[in-house]
Amino acid sequence: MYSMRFRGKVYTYIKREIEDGGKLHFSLVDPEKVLNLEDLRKTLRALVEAGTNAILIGGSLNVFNEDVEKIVDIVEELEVPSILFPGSIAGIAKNADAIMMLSLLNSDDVYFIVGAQAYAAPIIKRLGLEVLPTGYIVVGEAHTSVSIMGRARMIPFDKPEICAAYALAGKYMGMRFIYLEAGSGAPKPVPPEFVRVVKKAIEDTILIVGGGIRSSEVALEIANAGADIIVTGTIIEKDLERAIKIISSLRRK
Ligand SMILES: CC(C)=CCC/C(C)=C/CC/C(C)=C/CC/C(C)=C/COP(=O)(O)OP(=O)(O)O
Ligand SMILES: O=P(O)(O)OC[C@@H](O)CO
Ligand SMILES: [Mg+2]
Repeated sequence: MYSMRFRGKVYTYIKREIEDGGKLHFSLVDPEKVLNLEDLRKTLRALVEAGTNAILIGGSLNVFNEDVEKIVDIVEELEVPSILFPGSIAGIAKNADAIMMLSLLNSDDVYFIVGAQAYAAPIIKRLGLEVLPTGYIVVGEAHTSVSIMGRARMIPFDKPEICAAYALAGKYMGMRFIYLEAGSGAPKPVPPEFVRVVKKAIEDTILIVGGGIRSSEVALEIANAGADIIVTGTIIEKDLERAIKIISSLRRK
């Protein structure tokens, strides 16, 4: 079954929420970590009830299209869009509302900048998925799955101006989102001051920040510094109550 509620409308939905002055929250589901679909259904219901704005589905390893499709089916029962967050073309599923077209701007390997995208593009067209063009920048010092798999030339936290230059380049190349990624499970999230410098450069281009965010205080600081969207993944797997608190604190903004 194809979800038609959000397809073609995800960008408009996100933009409208941001223009209404909201800070958005996206919940990341890593298919590799999903052991039981019934438990996932309960978890996702709780996150949507708390006010999460979208479900991202993706992981850097051990992802298979059919597993992603099953997760999308569950999201379809809920009042939020499903957005693919692909680590490779195996992260594409036909029933999702949209796909984050990631280009890892600071990768050393052209494959992650435009190679994987060339493999994916004709499939995305055939499936009619809405595309969210995203400049993906991996920052900090942590060796995480994404930094290793994506061959990222990491931008350290004390060099935000370099990141701002990459982000602005992404904006000028037509990307509608810039995603600052500290890496899933990173020991330190992107510092608020780093976020501020990047947001100042890209102005109204939508800024997503994720990786290592585990408390409402940190999430709020990052949002106040200029992130439009906060992503959390690991904390949902480890402590659902804490994840819900993060969402509620952003909802009150
Ligand atoms: C557009 C298409 C089809 C592919 C894009 C290909 C690119 C540019 C990928 C970027 C590099 C990469 C490996 C991204 C992974 C992003 C991701 C899904 C991260 C989530 O990480 P986890 O898998 O949760 O990490 P852990 O395994 O450490 O929890
Ligand atoms: O799992 P966490 O650390 O919340 O990171 C989320 C996301 O930014 C990873 O791509
Ligand atoms: Mg993860």
